[in-house]
Parts: sequence; C-alpha cells; structure tokens
Amino acid sequence: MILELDCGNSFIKWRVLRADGVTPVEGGVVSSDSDLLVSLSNAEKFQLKKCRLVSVRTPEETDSLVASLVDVFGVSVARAVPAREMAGVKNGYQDYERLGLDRWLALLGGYHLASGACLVLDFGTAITADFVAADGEHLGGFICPGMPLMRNQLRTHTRRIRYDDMAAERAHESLAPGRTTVEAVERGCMLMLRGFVLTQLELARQYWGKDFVVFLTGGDANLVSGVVPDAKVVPDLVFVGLAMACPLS
Ligand SMILES: Nc1ncnc2c1ncn2[C@@H]1O[C@H](COP(=O)(O)OP(=O)(O)OP(=O)(O)O)[C@@H](O)[C@H]1O
Ligand SMILES: CC(C)(CO)[C@@H](O)C(=O)NCCC(=O)O
Ligand SMILES: [K+]
Repeated sequence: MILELDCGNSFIKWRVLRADGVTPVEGGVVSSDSDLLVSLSNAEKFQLKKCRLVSVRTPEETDSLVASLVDVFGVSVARAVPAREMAGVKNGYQDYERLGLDRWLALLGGYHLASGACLVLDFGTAITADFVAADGEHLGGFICPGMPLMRNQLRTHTRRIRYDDMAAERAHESLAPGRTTVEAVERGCMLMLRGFVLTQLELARQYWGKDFVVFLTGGDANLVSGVVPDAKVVPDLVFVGLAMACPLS
C-alpha cells in the first residue's frame, strides 16, 4: 500500500491508499513524528511499499522523518519539490522555490478539479489564499494567521484574556457582540476569518466574474463553509496535488 503525508507546521496529516493508488484505506491527524510512527505501527496490516510526502517543515526535520520511515517500514519515499510549472499551472512567485509546497500542491489540485479558474483557501496554522486563472497562471496569494494563532496571540500578549477550549467552543453558538471575554475574542477572530474570505471572493469576482471555483481546505475549513455556500470543501486537496506532483511509476 501507499503512505501519503502532508507535514504542516502543527500537524501531520496521513493516509494509506491501496496499491491502486486511489482507494483510501485509513488516515488521521497526528502532532508529532513519533505519534505518526505509532499510528502506522500496525504496518503489517498496511504492508507499506511506497510513500509520497509534502512538507513545509525545515529540510532537517523532513530528512529526519524520511529517515525514520525508511528505517522502520523500508518504504521508498518520493518528496514533492518546488516547480516553475506543472500540470498546466505556472507558479506565480518571483522566486518559485519560496512558495509553500502545501500551497503549490493545493492549487495544482484545485486547478485540476476545476478545469479552470480557481480560488484556493486553506485554513491551517496559517490561512492562505491562492488565485489561479483559467489559463493556469498562478497570480499569487495571501498569508495570514489561522484561528489558533490569532487566539493564542491574544491570550499570550494580554494579561486579562484567559479562557479554556470548552468556553471557546460554546462562544461560537452565535456571532452577536460578545458579553464575556471569551465571546468577544472568539467571535472577533471568527469575523476576521470571514472578512478575509469575503475579501478574497470579491477579488476573484473582479478578476473572473462568476467564472471560478472556490475550494476550502485545511483543518478549520468548516468554520467558514457557511459564508461560501457554493464552495467545494475538499479536505484532501493537498493530497490531490501530491499525487500529481509525485506519480508513483
Ligand atoms: N483531527 C484533528 N486534529 C487536529 N486538528 C484538527 C483536527 N480536525 C480539525 N483540526 C483543526 O485543524 C487545524 C489545523 O489545520 P491543518 O491540520 O490543516 O494544518 P496545520 O498542520 O496546523 O498547519 P499547516 O497550515 O501548516 O498545514 C487546527 O486549528 C484544528 O482546529
Ligand atoms: C504559509 C504556510 C505556513 C502554510 O502552511 C506554508 O505554505 C509556508 O511555509 N509557505 C512558505 C512561505 C510562502 O508560501 O510564501
Ligand atoms: K496546510
């Protein structure tokens, strides 16, 4: 079977595909290399032969994970690498190697699924937006802090903002002006998130009218799916691009 990994800044998303390279068997989200190895320790069951991965971590961190995977499972590992052009998409960065590989793969996947112009919004540790025109030209994008970073910055840099995760969850019952600290912060951050999304949509409309597809991906995509009812929520969009960038011959 085939192991696929998306190594983000906070979490590693993993999934195992059948040897056919299309049918997912199992998957999960873990917060460390060692947790990943534990999740896969039942490897007999998976009989892993090959692995493909994308990482936005440092080369040293990624090398170390790859070494463990080779050591423990004896898999051959294909890593996504930066490209100027692929599958009809032209990387829009001045320095194409600087574009985050998770963004690159998600927009490759988005353009492929849309067969046309698309706006890819990814809600992870960071929130990213990427614009791809109908001719495959990547116009660039935006990066801002994700929900966990926004709330933690407030909690870290103020003395009187303190609350727990349970209270945070309850605060999202409504978007009315907050009457407690937790409501005020959680709803405030949520409105920033939504405002960001609506601004991206407006920009996409200026470029392409109504002729584009919006993709939502990343762990927090569900937080905004309500404001873009027409969007396609594709949690595994990075994996769609990963399969394109790392075909297993
Ligand atoms: N099973 C889960 N485990 C961990 N986080 C989850 C899970 N399901 C949803 N999330 C949410 O996903 C977010 C993390 O997003 P995601 O996993 O897309 O990226 P990441 O690894 O944190 O960051 P990056 O953008 O660098 O890939 C968290 O804020 C969390 O709220
Ligand atoms: C923006 C993140 C952190 C999103 O995961 C990642 O894509 C990244 O580290 N990118 C490098 C910087 C850039 O894309 O311009
Ligand atoms: K990501």
